[in-house]
Amino acid sequence: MNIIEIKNLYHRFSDGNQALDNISLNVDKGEFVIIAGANGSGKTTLLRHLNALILPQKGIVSIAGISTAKDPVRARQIAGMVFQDADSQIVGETVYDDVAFGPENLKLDRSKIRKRVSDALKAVNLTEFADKQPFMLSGGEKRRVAIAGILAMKSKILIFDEPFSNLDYPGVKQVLRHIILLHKSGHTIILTTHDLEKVLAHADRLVIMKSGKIVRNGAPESVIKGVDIFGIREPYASRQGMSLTSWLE
Ligand SMILES: Nc1ncnc2c1ncn2[C@@H]1O[C@H](COP(=O)(O)OP(=O)(O)OP(=O)(O)O)[C@@H](O)[C@H]1O
Repeated sequence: MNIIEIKNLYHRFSDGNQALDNISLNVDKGEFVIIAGANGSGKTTLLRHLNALILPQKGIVSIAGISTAKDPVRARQIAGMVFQDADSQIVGETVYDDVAFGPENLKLDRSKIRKRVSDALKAVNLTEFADKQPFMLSGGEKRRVAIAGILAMKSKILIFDEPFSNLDYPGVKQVLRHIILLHKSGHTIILTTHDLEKVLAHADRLVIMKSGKIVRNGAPESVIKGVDIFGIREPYASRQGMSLTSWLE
């Protein structure tokens, strides 16, 4: 079943920049899809459409059967996004308040909110951090707080824009482990990265964008060969003619 359907989507910024140029893409429930492409190829603009932060000027974006143009609030609840800049996503004084922000907006009762926040913090191993100030945390911990925030909304689709940027080695490991666990627990994952080496072995599909268009779309091993022409670095194993291996091992 397609949990995401994008049909003939275009987006032109007010300065005339054609950021998306006739994008069509379907994603199955539970799939792990990586979107790669050079700077400015349109990845973030596409993700912002999935999270209903941008509504289609032309074309359709449908999340679990809900058109983002018709019900952006509900679509955003289903497709939660972890932004590239973790600081920009922090809204609470404490980790607990930050994760509770979304469920509070849903006007759930107190006990339900408490349960959702504690389950979400547990899922990203941050139970002990509930009373800490989010700004005091490391980059990897801040990204995990953002993940907990969308888990507390019960989002089924998790969207990550460059989740490894500005993270040190332990930070990348933490975040990557959680993304893999969330995929295994049935979430649909959409992720952009310039660093395929770290994550491609775990994905079901690789989509390559260039100048606002999808130029390749398929199983990682079949798509990855020769991607240098799109400004993307092919993982070492693939360049050596070997199968992709997990960067975590
Ligand atoms: N607010 C904006 N106004 C005008 N043009 C924009 C705006 N945001 C993005 N663009 C342009 O739209 C195109 C696509 O940008 P987008 O951020 O989606 O690319 P990207 O693939 O995510 O890039 P990066 O890898 O650098 O994050 C680029 O040419 C960019 O300059």
